[in-house]
Amino acid sequence: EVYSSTADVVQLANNEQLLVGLLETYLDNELARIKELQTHLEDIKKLLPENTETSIANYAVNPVGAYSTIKRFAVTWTHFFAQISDLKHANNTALRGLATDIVSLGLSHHIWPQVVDLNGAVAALVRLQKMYQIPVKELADGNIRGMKVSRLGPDDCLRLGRAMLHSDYSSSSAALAIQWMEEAIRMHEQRHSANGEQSLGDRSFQIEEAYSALADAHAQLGNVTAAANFAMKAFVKDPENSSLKEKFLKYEDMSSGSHSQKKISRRNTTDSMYERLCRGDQWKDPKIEARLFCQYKNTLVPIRPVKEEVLYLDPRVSIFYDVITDKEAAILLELAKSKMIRAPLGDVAGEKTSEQRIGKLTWLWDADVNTTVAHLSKRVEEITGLSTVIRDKLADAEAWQIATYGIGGMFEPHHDFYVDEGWLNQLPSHLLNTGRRIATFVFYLTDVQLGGATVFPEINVRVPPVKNAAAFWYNLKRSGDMYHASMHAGCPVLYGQKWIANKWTRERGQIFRRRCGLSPRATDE
Ligand SMILES: O=C(O)CCC(=O)C(=O)O
Ligand SMILES: [Fe+2]
Repeated sequence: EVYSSTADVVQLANNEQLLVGLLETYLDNELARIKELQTHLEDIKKLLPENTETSIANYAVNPVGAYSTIKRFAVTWTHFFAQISDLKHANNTALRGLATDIVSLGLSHHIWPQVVDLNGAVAALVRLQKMYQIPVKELADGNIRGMKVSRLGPDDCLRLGRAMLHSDYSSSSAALAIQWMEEAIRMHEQRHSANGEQSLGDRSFQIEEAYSALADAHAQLGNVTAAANFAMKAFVKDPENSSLKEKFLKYEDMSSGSHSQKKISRRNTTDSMYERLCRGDQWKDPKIEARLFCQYKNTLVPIRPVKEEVLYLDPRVSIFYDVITDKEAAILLELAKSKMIRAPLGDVAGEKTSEQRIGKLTWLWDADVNTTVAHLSKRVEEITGLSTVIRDKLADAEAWQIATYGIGGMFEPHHDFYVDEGWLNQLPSHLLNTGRRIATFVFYLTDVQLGGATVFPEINVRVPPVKNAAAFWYNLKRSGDMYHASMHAGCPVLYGQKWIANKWTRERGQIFRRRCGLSPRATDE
């Protein structure tokens, strides 16, 4: 018993002083940790848009904002929560409460964005930059044609530079990659001189990696001397790293003459018609333009003509304006939204998802309890004169395909008729033996602020995605032959959300509606 010895009490009093010291250190550490978390949270808050519905929506449809959001979930928040979990023993119940609150946000219904999502978002920015020729500085500033979100950090620039370098082996991509890496280094140095602290999203940024990537980009351009220099800078920063050492030796060897400045690939990407059409800077042929026109087209309903702008004659490509109402479009979106799945390339079930088509889709049937769906099929019939009747067997048309695109989402040039005979045999039973897709009718359900046009590279036609308008074209000639020139694409969405509704009519059902002409070359009107 302590009370029986004063010496013990003296000892105890001494220990108490030590105890205070220990606890002070412990709490100081704990507070420092919490303070650090608080700083990180403030850093994250600085990146976020204002907490209003409009600001948030504008942020998320800006591709830089969309990328940053995905990055924060895939990287930043993950680090953040890892640090919180370190406090577990300090405050178990509060932490459990936090976990419950997070789950109740509904985040668990969405799958937490992962590395694949982050890579997809990086690839989207690379695609958009190349397609729409956006300067590195603007993209780094989060500036899409004047619409701005918070700027990117050094780690983002490095990711973009690397992805750009590996996107193809062209010199133009290598040159852009160099600009990204230089931007990354510049930002890193600026931040370092400012406060020396790294934000959570830039934790993994190592300057030697930027130098190393810069070396590869210069090598790709054939500048082996520059490549060797940057490889050396990387190696000096991290002398223990054997792969950096190897890279340095390799480039040095190449530059020291034994390989006599061997040029590595100098292939340049061709600025294709597809890309020019998407950008809207294609050259127009006055001879063709002169024959195009606008008209009120008569429909099957006598007093209801529609505004048609004819964009090409053979194959006939048109846009019809104001052929669906805001309300009808909203109904389609409402019915479709909860059922969207990642788009396969074709429509054969179980087919792999595709990098040629970045988006989601679902089908809406005329039998839907909401009569708008069937009503809109009738509308297509009214405008085009083609039958849209769906039956269990030998249907004249397919169900509505509602489709939307992801960040920088597109559908690369393709034909809607099935090229491959094999596909025709794999169709669902109502479409078996109904022939190919004779024509395509596409409602634009939303306004896309930038990008997202439907383009026809073979015939130099661009259909702007105007809300409540519809594009219409034939995929087959009157003779039944395929129109190669009906090849088309959905351009990458640069800013905004693109939702469309596709109605494909099939060859067999239209035999009395679109007769074959007097000559195999007969065209449409
Ligand atoms: O999104 C577009 O503009 C075109 C879509 C398309 O071609 C398709 O879904 O087959
Ligand atoms: Fe298509």
